[in-house]
Amino acid sequence: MINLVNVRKSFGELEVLKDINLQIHEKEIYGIIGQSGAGKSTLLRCINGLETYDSGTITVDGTAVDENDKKQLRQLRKDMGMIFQNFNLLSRLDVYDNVALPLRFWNENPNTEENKKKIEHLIELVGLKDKMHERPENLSGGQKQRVAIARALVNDPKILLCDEATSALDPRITHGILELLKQINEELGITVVVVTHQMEVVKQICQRVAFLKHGVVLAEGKPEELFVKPTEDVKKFLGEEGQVLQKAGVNVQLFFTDDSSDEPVITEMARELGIDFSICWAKLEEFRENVFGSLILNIQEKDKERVFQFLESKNVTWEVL
Ligand SMILES: Nc1ncnc2c1ncn2[C@@H]1O[C@H](COP(=O)(O)OP(=O)(O)OP(=O)(O)O)[C@@H](O)[C@H]1O
Repeated sequence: MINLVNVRKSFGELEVLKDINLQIHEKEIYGIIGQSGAGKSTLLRCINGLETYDSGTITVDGTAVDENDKKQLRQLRKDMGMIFQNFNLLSRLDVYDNVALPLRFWNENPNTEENKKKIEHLIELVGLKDKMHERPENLSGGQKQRVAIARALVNDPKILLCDEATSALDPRITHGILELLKQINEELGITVVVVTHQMEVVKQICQRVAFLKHGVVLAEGKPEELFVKPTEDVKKFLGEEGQVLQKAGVNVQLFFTDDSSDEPVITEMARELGIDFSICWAKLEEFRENVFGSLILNIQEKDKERVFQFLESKNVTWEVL
């Protein structure tokens, strides 16, 4: 649905996007994660034409995002709602009028029966029915972001772009906003692209993710796959580099996917093989509704062949470190 081919972008001497190639599919929730300055926001702004790019192509639903075709760009922008970290609500307008605003901007009459119903329905959808006529100053951060979400949906977009939408919110509120984005994706069939520096966001809702660093996509795939077997760069991002490994014996890393994470493989191995080993490092985490994990064991050299055989028989993915 969104295709980026060899996209490059510089601000003066600074090359912010270096040959980006990405394909975002229709109706998926796609994450772009990376540290501050990685080029995430620039990438998002290039997708909806708020920013120009120097070379390469970006197409949305087969239509080029081309700054020279203003009419086409305008239509494309209408198909893409956007939300931001700081909500960008108008303080002098109440919730209802903030949500109605894009209709006015696109020269539509917000006062038709159909549009009134739509605005009310969206405010209800984001859980703010009782705040319909409150001003933003009387809302919490999470509620403000809900208004921004309703506003972004009022033009029936095909795509919702979220730029650090939960970065200003505490973890509990973040969880609620992410669940709302998931609901919107599922119920309205809207493609959602989230730019974030928070791993929690990716873990909770993204079906696929791209890790961006200094304008380069370092890794792309399902979050659980990237997380369970991270590359060195992804490890650095996750703060997992430099695991302290034992020098004696053999260090084996095991990877558990959703099917195997609740099986007692380790205790079974100790019992069946009658061996001793140490657990050097472990983590078990939830991705969307699934549990994935990884574990490093230090085993004795003499036991290694039997351990490898046992792991094979249990279909556990493993590697010697
Ligand atoms: N309009 C601009 N003019 C000049 N430099 C810019 C402009 N916009 C962004 N940059 C620079 O481009 C780089 C990437 O910025 P961008 O905002 O895309 O990164 P980011 O990954 O979204 O980080 P953050 O989360 O901190 O915004 C930064 O070094 C930034 O200073």
